Amino acid sequence: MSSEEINNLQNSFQRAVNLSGSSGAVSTSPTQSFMDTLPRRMSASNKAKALKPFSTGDMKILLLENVNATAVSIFEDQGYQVEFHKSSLPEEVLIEKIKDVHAIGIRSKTKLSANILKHARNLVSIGCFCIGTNQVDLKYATNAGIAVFNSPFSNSRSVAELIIGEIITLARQLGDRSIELHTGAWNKVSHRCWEVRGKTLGIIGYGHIGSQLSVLAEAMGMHVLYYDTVTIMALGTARQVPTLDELLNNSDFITCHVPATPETKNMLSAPQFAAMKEGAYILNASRGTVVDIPALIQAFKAGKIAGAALDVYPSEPAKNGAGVFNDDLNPWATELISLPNIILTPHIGGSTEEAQSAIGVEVATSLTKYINEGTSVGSVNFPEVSLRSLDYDQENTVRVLYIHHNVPGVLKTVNNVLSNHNIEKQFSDSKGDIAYLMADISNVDQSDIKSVYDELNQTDAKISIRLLY
Ligand SMILES: NC(=O)C1=CN([C@@H]2O[C@H](COP(=O)(O)OP(=O)(O)OC[C@H]3O[C@@H](n4cnc5c(N)ncnc54)[C@H](O)[C@@H]3O)[C@@H](O)[C@H]2O)C=CC1
Ligand SMILES: O=C(O)CCC(=O)C(=O)O
Repeated sequence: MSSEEINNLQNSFQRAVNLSGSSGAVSTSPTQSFMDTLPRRMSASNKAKALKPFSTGDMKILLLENVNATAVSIFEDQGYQVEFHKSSLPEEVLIEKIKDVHAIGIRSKTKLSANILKHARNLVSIGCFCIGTNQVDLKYATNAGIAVFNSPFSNSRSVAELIIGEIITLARQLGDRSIELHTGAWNKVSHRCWEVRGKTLGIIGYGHIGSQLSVLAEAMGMHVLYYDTVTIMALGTARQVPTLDELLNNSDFITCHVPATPETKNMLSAPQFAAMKEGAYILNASRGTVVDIPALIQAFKAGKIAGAALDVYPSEPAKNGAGVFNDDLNPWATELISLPNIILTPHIGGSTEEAQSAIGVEVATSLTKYINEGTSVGSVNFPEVSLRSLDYDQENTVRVLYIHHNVPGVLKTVNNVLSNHNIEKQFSDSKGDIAYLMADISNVDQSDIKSVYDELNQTDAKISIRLLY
């Protein structure tokens, strides 16, 4: 592209800034002047037409927390501008950077609170390159018309395999033996070391991870009980129990695989430790809020608990480095690290090459499809809406993406605007307080595009609008 063409694009981008009315806000829809800079597409029947926002080259993607290279190359192949950081960013830096980006990719450390999101003027989408989405204020994002995507199961197997490794490590006190030998101490013991065959594994949360784990544990000869708030078909000979207490009373190993919610906060605390078998083992690779760690320390010291494996903590360091896991972060850190047969890992449950690469592809593809085509399939906070592709030879067709408050009468108002053209197809769905309408309208002259945008922009229920062509 020549420098003159780049200047034209930048100028049209700047003019798009002025489309939305609110200062500093940038539309991701085409302006008339920008449309004029575009070569018309070649007509070729039976090929899907690639839809684009006003200029892919202007799309800015901020990637934090060492999101996998597969994602970087998907975004770069689209021509987006990608800014990549290995770690999360301090809040003040993030606030500055989020002002201008159209999409942000994070993992579990970056907290996208309302306080941060309120500075985002152009953000259309958030990609959580992980399973959990509790680090994002989903309510705020939804009300601001920002679609959030995650990867619901690409790292599930990695977590399940970690837990299997840890069950044996705890049963054989492998962590302690290894630390001792690293310091030169030979300590050949069998006291309170066990086989896992024939022992009972209690799984709290029988979703993607819990059910994978169930299969692996049975293959090692373990009995599996699980507790879940919904009734789920048992795999193999696993058995669902009706109460958490029944699981706690009967399990040798207890592992948590539930999301962070108000209901799961301190789900394992003093009363639950009291209900466990003597010498039970606890594993938590879900979220740090689920296990009450001071209560776990007390139960361990009282001899009730024989060991624990923790991968997640109420507060986690923002980046890698020596000395960052300390009492300033969590007041019980020193006490916890002094205890034997306690395996502590730095939130690495999903950290395998296989998982990260698959997550990179999955989330980057969802974001790209949303940015380029408006497809919200897989979003955790939006109604899932998709339209089939346009044909390559559909010259004057525009795709309208209209995110709005879920109130009566909106479709009538919007279709009144669109009905000046031929509505080729449309799909609308709602989820809670918001709704999302996609429509392909044909016979749209380039001169009509701005007026369609302006008319939709004046509708009361509008949260945000994008036009793709
Ligand atoms: N340590 C790590 O690196 C990773 C941690 N995770 C965490 O693991 C959690 C679980 O992941 P998945 O298995 O993929 O989730 P999932 O959504 O497939 O399964 C969660 C299960 O927990 C159940 N559940 C929810 N609330 C419950 C409650 N109060 N009591 C009992 N059961 C309840 C649900 O019904 C569901 O069956 C994620 O939410 C995430 O926070 C996920 C991946 C990696
Ligand atoms: O790999 C990560 O950064 C986070 C993994 C995780 O906790 C998740 O997928 O929910």
